[in-house]
Amino acid sequence: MLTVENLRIYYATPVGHVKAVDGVSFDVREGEVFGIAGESGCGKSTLVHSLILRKRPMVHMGGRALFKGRDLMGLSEGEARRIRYTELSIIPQYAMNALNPTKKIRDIVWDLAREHGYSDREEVERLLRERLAMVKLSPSVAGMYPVELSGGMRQRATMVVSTLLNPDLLIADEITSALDVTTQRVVIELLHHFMEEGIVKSIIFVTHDLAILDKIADRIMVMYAGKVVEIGPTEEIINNPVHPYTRLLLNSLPRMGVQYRKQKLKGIPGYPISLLNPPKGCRFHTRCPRAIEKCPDEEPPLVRVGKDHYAACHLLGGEGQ
Ligand SMILES: Nc1ncnc2c1ncn2[C@@H]1O[C@H](COP(=O)(O)OP(=O)(O)OP(=O)(O)O)[C@@H](O)[C@H]1O
Repeated sequence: MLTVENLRIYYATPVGHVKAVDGVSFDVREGEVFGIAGESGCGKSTLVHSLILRKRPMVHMGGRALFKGRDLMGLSEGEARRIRYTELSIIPQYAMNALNPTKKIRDIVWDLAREHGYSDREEVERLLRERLAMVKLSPSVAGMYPVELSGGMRQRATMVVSTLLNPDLLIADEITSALDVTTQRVVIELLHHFMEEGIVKSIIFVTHDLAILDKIADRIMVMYAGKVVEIGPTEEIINNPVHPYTRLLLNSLPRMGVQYRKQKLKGIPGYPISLLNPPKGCRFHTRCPRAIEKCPDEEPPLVRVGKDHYAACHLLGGEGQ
């Protein structure tokens, strides 16, 4: 579905390039929920937004993102607009406030459908009613302005808009972060429902919270400072993490399965590094409790550590993927 190869996305600033995504490779398979995790500032949002639209100061410095055979990095703005919502769609980080406040939900949806070639308003109304029911919103929501809806209702309305035209790949960027646990569960169930109904074929779910990915993702990629540190099946990442950063990230979680509940919670030592001048070698070495001599000098390659499970750490040895 999506193959990202050595992607580098920087921000051009007056004091230099912020290396937000720096040589990231992964693939998203058809039928899976692919989780991306990491602390705030590690480049998760930059990565997923660069797939949809790159606006200055965001700069594509290298690498490819092949989606259904086309390189997303090479699309013109018009081409990108054409596949947005129909093939590739995003539920943005601030989904509750993403809808145009001056338009009723039905007009937002109609504008979107018309832009993508629909001409029968009745058909679009029918589709909207069907989708509102799916996310448990009353048909009367169609005639309301976003401000008339509660935060949770607005979020569900945004989910309807993002998935209305059955995109193959749906990106959900930190959509559960501001929600209470019950609402988080509803959102996760809805995403599963979208997959089961064939409305979307695959999902990229971005969050800083590994506990949520444990519930929703088939595979997880953990990022640190613009790099991939570990990637593998959810089971493996949660129960058998091998990278020191992934282990610390799991240890810092308040809500996890039994195996973590007995452990004392620990924060990750130190602070995230600056991506303007990231350190040489392994980017995590400045905070890593297990760093060895070569960590500050050599960048560790991503090596296979199990079935479909890879990590980038000198402690693991290996020759690369
Ligand atoms: N417009 C910008 N100009 C310069 N630097 C930016 C810009 N937007 C983001 N960055 C920097 O890029 C890096 C990655 O940010 P990004 O938002 O992608 O991280 P994130 O992991 O999604 O974090 P969060 O969950 O807090 O959004 C950070 O160092 C951030 O400060």
